Amino acid sequence: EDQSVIQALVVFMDKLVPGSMQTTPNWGWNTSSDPCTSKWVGITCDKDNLTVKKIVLEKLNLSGILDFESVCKVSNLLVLSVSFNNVTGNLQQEVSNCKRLTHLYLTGNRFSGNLPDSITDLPNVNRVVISNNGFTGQLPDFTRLTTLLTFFAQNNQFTGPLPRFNYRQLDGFNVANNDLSGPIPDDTGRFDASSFVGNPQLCGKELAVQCPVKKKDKKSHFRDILIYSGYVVLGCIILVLVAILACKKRKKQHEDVKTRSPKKNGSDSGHSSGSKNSRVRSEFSTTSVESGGVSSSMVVLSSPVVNGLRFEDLLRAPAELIGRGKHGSLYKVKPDNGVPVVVKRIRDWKISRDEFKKRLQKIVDIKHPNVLPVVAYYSSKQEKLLVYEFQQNGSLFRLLHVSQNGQMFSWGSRLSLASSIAGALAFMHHELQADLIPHGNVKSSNILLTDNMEPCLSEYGLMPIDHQDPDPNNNNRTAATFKDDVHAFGLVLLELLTGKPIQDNGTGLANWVSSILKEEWTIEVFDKALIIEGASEERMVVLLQVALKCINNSTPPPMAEVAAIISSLKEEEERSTTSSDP
Ligand SMILES: Nc1ncnc2c1ncn2[C@@H]1O[C@H](COP(=O)(O)OP(=O)(O)OP(=O)(O)O)[C@@H](O)[C@H]1O
Repeated sequence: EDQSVIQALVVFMDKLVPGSMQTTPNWGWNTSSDPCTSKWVGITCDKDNLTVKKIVLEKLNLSGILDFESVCKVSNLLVLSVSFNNVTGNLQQEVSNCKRLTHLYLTGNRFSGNLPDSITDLPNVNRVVISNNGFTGQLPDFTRLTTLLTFFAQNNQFTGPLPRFNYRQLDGFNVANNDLSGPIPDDTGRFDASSFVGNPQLCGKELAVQCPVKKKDKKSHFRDILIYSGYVVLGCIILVLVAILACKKRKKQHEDVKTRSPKKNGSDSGHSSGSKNSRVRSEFSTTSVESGGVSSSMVVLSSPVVNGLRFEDLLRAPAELIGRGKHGSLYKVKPDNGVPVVVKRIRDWKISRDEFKKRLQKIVDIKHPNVLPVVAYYSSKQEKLLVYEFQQNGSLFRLLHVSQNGQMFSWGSRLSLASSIAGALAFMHHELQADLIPHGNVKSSNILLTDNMEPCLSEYGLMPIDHQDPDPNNNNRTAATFKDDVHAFGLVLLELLTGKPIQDNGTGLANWVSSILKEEWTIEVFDKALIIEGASEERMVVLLQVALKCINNSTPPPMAEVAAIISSLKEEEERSTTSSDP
């Protein structure tokens, strides 16, 4: 690199790590070495002309300010990330000096103040991720950024109207949990409520909140009355339902004395069912299996995670809604004396309680290291609850499309993830073939990352039964769903390879991939990060072929076959990287 650039980089780092550079000498970042040849921490250079192109300084406890004036002297800078630090101060207007910047990741810091208008002068920017900071003020007009693909600004304190974006071309957008107001100007309807929630004064169809009509005429007044009375009626219906539910529960509890729960498990017998019964009767019947007692609608399995967890603990603990998918809502719950868990609440699943229990018991009896275990479940006629351990590292979807870490998600790790999940799915299919229980909802947000960043498949077997065909033993329907798993896994592979999210059931992405392959621009299909990293094109093409087989074929290969191909591909990859190591 040029000496003036080196000097600017050292100034940039000095401001980012006030006064502590001396204590981290192995980072490089000094004027007597070169960022590319001496491999400064966080720097990636262009292999050909040895200039800095990426600066990624994440989770390093950096607590200074981000000096754009200095860092933008790096004229070839494409990626800048200081995510998950404690960086403070404003986003300086000099950000627009980074003319070639494509990726700006500032999530999880303590930035404050307004976004400068100059941010809309970045002619090449694709991804702007400024979520989880303390930004305030109004958002500038982003329609000028014609190259923008992702904008994540959730969990800040932005105010004022939500400006226009080129929604049609965005593949990710989130401004949830700010203080924005007025109508949502997205007429494409591409983003759902989760992109906008938490802005009490925002309105639009996505949030199912009608925007107020400016001039109050008689008609709108009448409509208001209608809406409010609608709410009142809805409220009454809910109250009546809750009352009916409570009555039924009470009745059931008396009856249930005869029934026993299906799973025995010897640990923790600290609760006496007799004394507990009276306490819980008013809500749901909650005696856990460990108590060996009376009835059990809540079955708590033997997991150290939920040792002694009771349904009451779940009800009492603060719950945060973290998702509302097509199959139900998901809450993060932190019981007083336990680890955080997530509770999946599925409503109106047309499955009998016995059938549900039988199904769950089958699923939980099969253990695989890459399948997230159910730690407890509950079943009533109206709703079914499933409890899983909360995974703080989030999902594959988040890794690829939301967090800036997608950049750092190497080909080796992607292949290894694909192999583990394919193996897990093949194993589950094999074990549950006779019971006709496929996963039913394979997708990247149901692939979670454990504390060791091991992938695990969540929500196995929770697909509600088809309303038109509520017979769980209908071979055709369920057989088709095993195939659906393979199809859906193919889409996950496409996501891993292209770095692009799935929309519209994946047809969009699949068509895009096919159109590029038809033109024989194969390499264009792959995630740029993989190309930059120098991933083996040959092996990427093999994985792409596997993906296409899973997706296109009306008779897709069984999961076992898919898993075997990917596993040998992974071994080949591992052999090639170890043999090329010095
Ligand atoms: N055990 C868990 N720990 C941490 N995050 C989780 C866990 N389970 C799910 N999530 C994340 O919470 C979010 C919401 O999950 P949810 O299952 O409601 O949504 P979904 O997968 O998009 O929808 P659905 O599964 O209903 O089709 C997703 O981003 C998912 O990755």
